[in-house]
Amino acid sequence: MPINKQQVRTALTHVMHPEMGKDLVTLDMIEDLIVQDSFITFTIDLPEKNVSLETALKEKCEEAIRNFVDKDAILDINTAVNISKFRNKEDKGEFPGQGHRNKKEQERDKEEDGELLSGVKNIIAVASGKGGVGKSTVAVNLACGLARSGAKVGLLDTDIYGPSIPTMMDAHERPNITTQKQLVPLKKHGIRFLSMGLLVDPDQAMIWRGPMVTSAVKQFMEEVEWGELDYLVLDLPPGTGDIQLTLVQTVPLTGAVIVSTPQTVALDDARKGVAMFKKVNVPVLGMIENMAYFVPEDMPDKKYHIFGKHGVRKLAERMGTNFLGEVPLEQAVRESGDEGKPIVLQEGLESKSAQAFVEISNNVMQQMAIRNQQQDPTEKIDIKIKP
Ligand SMILES: Nc1ncnc2c1ncn2[C@@H]1O[C@H](COP(=O)(O)OP(=O)(O)OP(=O)(O)O)[C@@H](O)[C@H]1O
Repeated sequence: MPINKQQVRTALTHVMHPEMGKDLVTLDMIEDLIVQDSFITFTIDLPEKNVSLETALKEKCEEAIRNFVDKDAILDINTAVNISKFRNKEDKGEFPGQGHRNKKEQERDKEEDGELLSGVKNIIAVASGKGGVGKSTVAVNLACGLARSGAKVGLLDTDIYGPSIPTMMDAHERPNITTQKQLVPLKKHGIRFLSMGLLVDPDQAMIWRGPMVTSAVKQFMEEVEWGELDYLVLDLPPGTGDIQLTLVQTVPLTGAVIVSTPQTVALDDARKGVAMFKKVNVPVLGMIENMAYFVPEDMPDKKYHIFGKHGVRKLAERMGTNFLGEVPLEQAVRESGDEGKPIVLQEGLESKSAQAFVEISNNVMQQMAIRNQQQDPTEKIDIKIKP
């Protein structure tokens, strides 16, 4: 007798979600079910990347189909992350909260810190040891890349001495202030963002001392209406000095990514960046190699490793850190930055760098999910700031 969809659905009601105590059909996690003769394909929708859960659910689905439908069925079981589908369910309490800052922790934060980041699930710092390696370019493209996948994303430019995000986002207007005296982030390219550069004259900021910077950043976290966010990306000032050290302890960071070019002097500083985060117990999600190679437009077969070959990849291996991807040196990256149109939003993703940023965003999501499964939330330290 030919197999029908109802048989498959009934079989899948035997597969329980390990945390929810309900089956995958009741939880509305099965999509795109196609049955043709003995071939069965479907997708298990998940609210976030979770490699071990995906593997376990696939195995259980296969077992259920072989037991209850046809032991010789040809199976093609896929998984997909569908953030928007589960957001409503999460809001209604039908699905567990995602991200390391679960509801209880978010409420605790709310009590302790007023509105400080109470709706933000994951906070990622983008750091570089050395200046000018493309940290802000990566921060903008990572934020927009995460948003591309359906996540709610915020971007905060804390690089007070050289804020470049307003240019890279092509937004320069002063943010509004609500009646509750909260700043309203600007909205562009599907993300909410704020930059010190929108509020503070960079010439003035140049003479700010460390505590003033930290105090300003703290204010940016506390007095901004960020709302509900899946990810808040922080573009840190370059370096690994006192300012950076204080900043990364003031905020309960979920994890950090380190950007470097493959050049020796940049790598030395990137190593210090990894060490800094380890020292304050912030998990390093991985390293990104920017300006990894150059391909001349008129000679697409040639590849020049201008700053050295695979330096960041090798350093990540040596330091036992993940390698999240490499971005080529491309004119289009520079141009899109200057025009305020992040390359990751390029239609058709023709350029290698746009593809690289999509891959990097996916890798960051994956590492974040692994980190949230394996480790407790990062503790923030209450630093007394004397301006
Ligand atoms: N992969 C790339 N290909 C081409 N140009 C790039 C690439 N990455 C960054 N750039 C360009 O290099 C310059 C410096 O980049 P960016 O401002 O992102 O660096 P940064 O590390 O944030 O600098 P700072 O230390 O000043 O904060 C910018 O003009 C940017 O457009």
